Amino acid sequence: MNWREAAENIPEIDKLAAEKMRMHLDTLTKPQGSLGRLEELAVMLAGMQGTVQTDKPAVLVFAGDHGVTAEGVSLYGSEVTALMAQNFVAGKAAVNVLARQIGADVYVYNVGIDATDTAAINRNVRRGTGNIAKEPAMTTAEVKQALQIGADAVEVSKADIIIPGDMGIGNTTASSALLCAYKGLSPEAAAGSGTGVEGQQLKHKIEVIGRAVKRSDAKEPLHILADLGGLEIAAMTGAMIRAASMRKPVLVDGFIATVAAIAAAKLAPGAERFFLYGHKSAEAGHAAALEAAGGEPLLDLGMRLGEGTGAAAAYPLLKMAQALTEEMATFADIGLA
Ligand SMILES: O=C(O)c1ccc[n+]([C@@H]2O[C@H](COP(=O)([O-])O)[C@@H](O)[C@H]2O)c1
Ligand SMILES: Cc1cc2nc[nH]c2cc1C
Repeated sequence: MNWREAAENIPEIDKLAAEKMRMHLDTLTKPQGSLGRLEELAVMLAGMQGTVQTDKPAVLVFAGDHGVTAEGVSLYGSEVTALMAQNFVAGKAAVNVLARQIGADVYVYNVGIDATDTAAINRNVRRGTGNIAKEPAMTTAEVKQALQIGADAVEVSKADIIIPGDMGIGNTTASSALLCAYKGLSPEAAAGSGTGVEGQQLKHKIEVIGRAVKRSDAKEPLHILADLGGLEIAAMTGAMIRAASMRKPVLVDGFIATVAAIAAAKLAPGAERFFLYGHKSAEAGHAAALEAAGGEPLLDLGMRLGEGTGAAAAYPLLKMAQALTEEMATFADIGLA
């Protein structure tokens, strides 16, 4: 389905299924509400899906490069994006290890890597974005292409829980710029260390984000994403929109994924009803991004890797929530009705 059609067809939460789940939880052998957020998760999943179904998670990793790396905003060079894409395909990156632990399939998409050849699924829209400090990241035609790649990836996965992941040297700069444009944050509040920039280099990064935001005159959500975003960020956004339209819960990862979720909710109002937030990243701007998105992270492990790792770490909580609803005895079962 076209991503735009999906965006215009975001379903409501199934309030009846959610209410039924809350009542069912109150019949189980525990003081009411004593399983805390695990109960909340079961209710939320029921509202999203109708029935709670967590058996088939998939990690969709989207990789793309960023022209803004020319400004010296990352500790690493763009060549690392292609190298890490190879690493994902080889099954050797952190997200592959975590995905194996949770039984998730991993799909690796090259949406914008600046290299001629990668082993990833080749959906390259262009070899890296424009330098957002000086020019638009991409055209609206290109951003639409990236959104559609993400949307299609959800359908291909046939998964019931979608974990979008990102890989892109320079993408915390683009994500911070998007956060400023979408939510009116200052570059200081939206910026963070990314791969580890500190001190004078972090000050410089904040200044670059400010230049990009000042340069952009974009007002529409799609135009903002094209002007300041990234190809992998747009693909994640498309995946989140398509997942929401199919009532599939999205387990949102860290800073970049949360900004993609904000973009998804702008492009497809109501999509946020299907988003769960896996963790609070150590990236400085993530707390502000979560607040802007209205997200309550499940974990806070000091992670700041991306790739979908923080969301993958949180996934077992969803599985536990489902198992509790299916396997616990009721008070009637134990003769205490
Ligand atoms: O997900 C996060 O919260 C997160 C926080 C900091 C860095 N990252 C990852 O690091 C890369 C971007 O960092 P940088 O410094 O190059 O902008 C990119 O590949 C992201 O997946 C990810
Ligand atoms: C090595 C490396 C792995 C990553 N995974 C996601 N972002 C990354 C950035 C770097 C630098």
